[in-house]
Amino acid sequence: MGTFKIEGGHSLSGEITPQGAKNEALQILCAVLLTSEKVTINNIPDIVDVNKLISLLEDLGVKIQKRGKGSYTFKADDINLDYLQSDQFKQDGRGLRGSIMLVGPLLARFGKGYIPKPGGDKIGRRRLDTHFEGFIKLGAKFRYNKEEYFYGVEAKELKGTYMLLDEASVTGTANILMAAVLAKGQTTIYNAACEPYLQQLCKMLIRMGAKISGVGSNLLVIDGVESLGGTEHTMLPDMIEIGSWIGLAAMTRSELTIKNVSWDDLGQIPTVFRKLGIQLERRGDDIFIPKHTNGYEIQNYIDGSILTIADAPWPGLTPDLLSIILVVATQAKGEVIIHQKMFESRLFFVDKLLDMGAKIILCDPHRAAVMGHNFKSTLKATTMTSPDIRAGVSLLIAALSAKGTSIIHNIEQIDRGYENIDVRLKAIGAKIDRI
Ligand SMILES: CC(=O)N[C@H]1[C@@H](OP(=O)(O)OP(=O)(O)OC[C@H]2O[C@@H](n3ccc(=O)[nH]c3=O)[C@H](O)[C@@H]2O)O[C@H](CO)[C@@H](O)[C@@H]1O
Ligand SMILES: C=C(OP(=O)(O)O)C(=O)O
Repeated sequence: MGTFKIEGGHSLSGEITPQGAKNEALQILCAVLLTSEKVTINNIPDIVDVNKLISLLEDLGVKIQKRGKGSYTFKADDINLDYLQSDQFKQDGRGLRGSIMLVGPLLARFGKGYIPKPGGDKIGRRRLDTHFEGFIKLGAKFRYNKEEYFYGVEAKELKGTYMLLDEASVTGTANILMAAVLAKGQTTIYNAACEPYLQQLCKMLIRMGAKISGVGSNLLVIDGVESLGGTEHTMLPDMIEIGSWIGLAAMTRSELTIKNVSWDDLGQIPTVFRKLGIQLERRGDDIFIPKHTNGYEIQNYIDGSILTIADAPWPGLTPDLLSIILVVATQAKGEVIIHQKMFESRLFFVDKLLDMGAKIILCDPHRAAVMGHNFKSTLKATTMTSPDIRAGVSLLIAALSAKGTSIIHNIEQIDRGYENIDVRLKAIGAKIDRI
């Protein structure tokens, strides 16, 4: 188990450049299976989950060449479908959440797709019904081995149809979309998720020859094509990293510039941090965060009632930033309710913040009331374990703002989604060591 030692209480300064988006990368990498032609992908983050997916593709027979940092070519012209039945696949396929999106492209191109129950964060129930209901609607036969938690779909031919998803699942929409682009006829997906990750996937598929309309909305209409060709794709910057760095700057009262953030793809993120009283300045495509010497004050609603920050499918606020927003609120002036609607177990990490002296009431598994200290009392350093990727980074931010030396165990969770985080934070003045 890896560990970070962090000496908190120091102000940081300088520039930080976000990595390519993790959740986009997981979709885009699976899409290389849709063509036998060469696909070039740039700005791929060098993180554990993405590297696991790349090695799964390699084991499936995809020819992969590294062109330079974050840039690879993929050629899926000789796929070894037997690998899908191997014990190795049953083992490796569970290593991350994103592997579930191998199923749609495999089903569409080869008539069968299998996956063991995928991994990812343990943040509550993470069902896969939406994915498989979609494949069944397209004409696939579904089977599930309960003993092995092994899912499978098979179809001689997929046929386009109308479907209303039971929820706007991010990976579910991507999976069904990747199956539908090669189905016969027209598929309509209503209540589709439309996060920038998905918009990027749609744009890539269109460049490959797919016919998709409604990109960016919750109604996708797909006219199936016979085959798709190669393309080149570049990942957007990771909006969750960008939000993490905004939180880090505010909480450590540092002046920070976050470079090349693709502002227009950030949705609610800047607005939500501004509601916490954090000043953000748009400078070209960078975000400049001044030093918050006098802290930051949470805005109430117009009628004076307490602000609630809640997640929602895009264009709502992504649930992946709520843990970070919660930590930042512990030093704000004022109160806020954090309402994590999607996941049941994502707020339990507040226990660790309570140990550090934060004022939080966990009202129920989904809601926490935070009363900020307004920097009148700093958090106390402590030893903790990272329960999931975003809670891990939130605790890291808390530790960097706390007085004294903190220890964070199980940092593999953080490495799942943040590239070289210790090295990049050191470059802006953080005192952090991997021990
Ligand atoms: C690899 C990847 O891309 N992971 C992201 C993806 O996971 P993932 O695609 O697994 O998440 P889903 O969008 O399927 O939904 C996750 C959870 O939210 C619930 N739900 C979903 C939609 C909805 O309208 N209402 C609702 O309550 C689901 O029941 C489920 O428990 O999307 C999540 C939601 O943005 C993010 O946290 C994950 O980081
Ligand atoms: C929950 C997350 O990831 P995953 O879906 O891969 O577990 C996340 O990125 O915050």
